[in-house]
Amino acid sequence: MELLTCCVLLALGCLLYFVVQFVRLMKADADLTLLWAESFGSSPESKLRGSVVWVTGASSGIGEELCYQLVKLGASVVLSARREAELLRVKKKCLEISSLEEKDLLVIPLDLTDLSTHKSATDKVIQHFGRIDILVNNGGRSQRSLFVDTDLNVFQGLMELNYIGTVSITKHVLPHMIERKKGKIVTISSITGLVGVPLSTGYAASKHALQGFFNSLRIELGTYPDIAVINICPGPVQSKVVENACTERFEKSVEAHTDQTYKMPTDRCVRLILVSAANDLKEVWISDQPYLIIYYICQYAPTWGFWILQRSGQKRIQNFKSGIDADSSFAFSKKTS
Ligand SMILES: NC(=O)c1ccc[n+]([C@@H]2O[C@H](COP(=O)([O-])OP(=O)(O)OC[C@H]3O[C@@H](n4cnc5c(N)ncnc54)[C@H](O)[C@@H]3O)[C@@H](O)[C@H]2O)c1
Repeated sequence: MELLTCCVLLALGCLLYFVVQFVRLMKADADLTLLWAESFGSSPESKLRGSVVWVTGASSGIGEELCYQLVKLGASVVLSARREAELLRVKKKCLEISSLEEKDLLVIPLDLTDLSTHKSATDKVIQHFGRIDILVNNGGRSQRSLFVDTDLNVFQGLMELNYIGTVSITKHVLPHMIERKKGKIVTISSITGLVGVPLSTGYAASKHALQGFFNSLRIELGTYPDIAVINICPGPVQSKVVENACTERFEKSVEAHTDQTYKMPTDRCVRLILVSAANDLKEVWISDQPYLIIYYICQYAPTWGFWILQRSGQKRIQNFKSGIDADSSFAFSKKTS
């Protein structure tokens, strides 16, 4: 009888343990290496203070928030995107919220698709600061359109912006890091760089290209242990990415402002990006549930994972056609912004 009671108690204990772990997993908003680094690794405060960081796509969303968190850490920031007025707005706020001075912030308007300007932009940064410690390849654009409806130039445009533009900036900055034998190249890829997503065939292809490029480059740079190549794969995050996404034509953006509040708050995503940079993590997944768990399933049991994506993908297309944000019906709860 006593043995039976022990067995029952042990079974209940195990069940409770698995329930607790499952609930914790369902609350996780990043992969296990990143969560480990956040709890036990180096903090951005200790590692990034005083760094010179070049952020592309600094005029809104994740890039804008990156600038704010970086200046609060005491990093000098180079702000790049196409619209100078927006960059000056972000710079002004950076000065207001930090103890940095005018000389610590450099605005360099830059179009990622205008490859001929990338060398002179890089030279200007090095001339001003004498070095680039971290390049954050963040600038980019998404897509909301079905393949069958979409012009071929959308696929070209997304490749030129998200992939070639990023490779070009990296090509100019990397020799400088190699000369110093140190640096970090942080690229904001996407979970869409790991798995497919309907309505984003061209975007997913450009992010998959980035993954392949940087995963190969990292190995090529194996003889430079202090040059880190860090791929960041976020799931849905609050930003202007949907508003700015191209449609069936490259020039036409979605424009309509749909509710984004159910997505991961921008500041949480950016904090996790900075933890990844501080700890030289090679690839990180940053996403709320249920996306994160689906990506784990895709890694370990791809056929099951793609079956789930196939079913959820149809809902995504229906949402899009009825005018709400494509991902909205998968959210577990509303987030604060
Ligand atoms: N928000 C998300 O859900 C999400 C998820 C995964 C990955 N991402 C990636 O994060 C990065 C930042 O996007 P976001 O979500 O902040 O969106 P966003 O639209 O708010 O910001 C995009 C930034 O890129 C800039 N940009 C666009 N075209 C450019 C060009 N030709 N030259 C230079 N800059 C250009 C924009 O001006 C803006 O500053 C993108 O690479 C995006 O693909 C976003």
